[in-house]
Amino acid sequence: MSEVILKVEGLTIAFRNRKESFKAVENIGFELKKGEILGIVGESGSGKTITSKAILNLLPDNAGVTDGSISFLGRELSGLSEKEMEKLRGTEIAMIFQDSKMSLDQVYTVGSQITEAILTHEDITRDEAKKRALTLLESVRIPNAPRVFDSYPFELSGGMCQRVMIAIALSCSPKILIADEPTTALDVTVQSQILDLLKEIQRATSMGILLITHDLGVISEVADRVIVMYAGKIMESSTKTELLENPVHPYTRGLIRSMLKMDTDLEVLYSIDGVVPDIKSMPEGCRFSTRCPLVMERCRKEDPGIISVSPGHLVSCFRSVEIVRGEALE
Ligand SMILES: Nc1ncnc2c1ncn2[C@@H]1O[C@H](COP(=O)(O)OP(=O)(O)OP(=O)(O)O)[C@@H](O)[C@H]1O
Repeated sequence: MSEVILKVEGLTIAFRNRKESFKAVENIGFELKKGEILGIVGESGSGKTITSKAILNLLPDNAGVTDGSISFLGRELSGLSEKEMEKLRGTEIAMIFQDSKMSLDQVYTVGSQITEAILTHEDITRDEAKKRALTLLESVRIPNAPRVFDSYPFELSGGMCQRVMIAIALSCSPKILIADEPTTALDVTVQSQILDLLKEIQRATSMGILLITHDLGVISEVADRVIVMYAGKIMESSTKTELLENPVHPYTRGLIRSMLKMDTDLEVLYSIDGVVPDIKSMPEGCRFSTRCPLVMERCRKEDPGIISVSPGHLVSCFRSVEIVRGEALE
């Protein structure tokens, strides 16, 4: 069994203002293993980004972890000082975001930014760091790496900038890479190339990748396991193959149906009725109950909790067993 590098248990994150506080994420738990890509998928507002920010201890000032734990290689992260956390972020846990072009400094060349990143965690000469920077650019499949080394970010395409960001992230040989919507801003062909690159990196290193996306298509291309989040809770989790072949939660089934219809170019696209509830007025029982085609009275009052429908396949739905047996019709 692969080693667990990140373990999140019972994590609850709340935003507060002067008068009240609202839970943006409630009681979620998952494990990221060495050498795997764990996808977190969900619509906007489901709590994906805030979860990754909690892992990195980068929550905004008006938010905080109110319950649960996050441990990295068995070490509880909440007990670390900001200095220790900063060190961890630079060396063990790296991240890339959607807006790579904005994340790079426009006034320095790509080469000098990667070289500086290397020099912050390695005690080597500048010349050695430059050589390593060039090798890193080559390792993220950048054609004509020496030319790109001397370029400024604004001279490069979005896809190239994302490759540069990945090179910077890899410069410290992290154990975890958090990739938040890494391909959302890119066109479809470039998206595929970046996903292939992430897969290649995962195979070549023992890094665990936490891939955050609203797009189940992205998950289907590269993830090993998947967590489906909705309105701050986990609705379903399993291996990718199991999730795509035997989805159980009505929300996951809706997401898959919308993805399939998009692939077949039908004029009438399927979409899940309604919108994600507002953080300030979450439904009392199951959070998906306001949009669920299989809702029962009980769903509106009680939280379904999580049940296992097969080994490693967890679902938060009162109707799981009926759905698995094919007895619940949508
Ligand atoms: N700074 C903030 N202040 C108050 N509420 C916030 C803040 N940032 C996020 N939220 C709320 O927290 C919830 C989770 O947001 P989060 O950004 O994690 O969602 P997400 O699934 O990553 O969606 P997106 O893809 O839109 O970023 C949302 O209801 C959002 O409105």
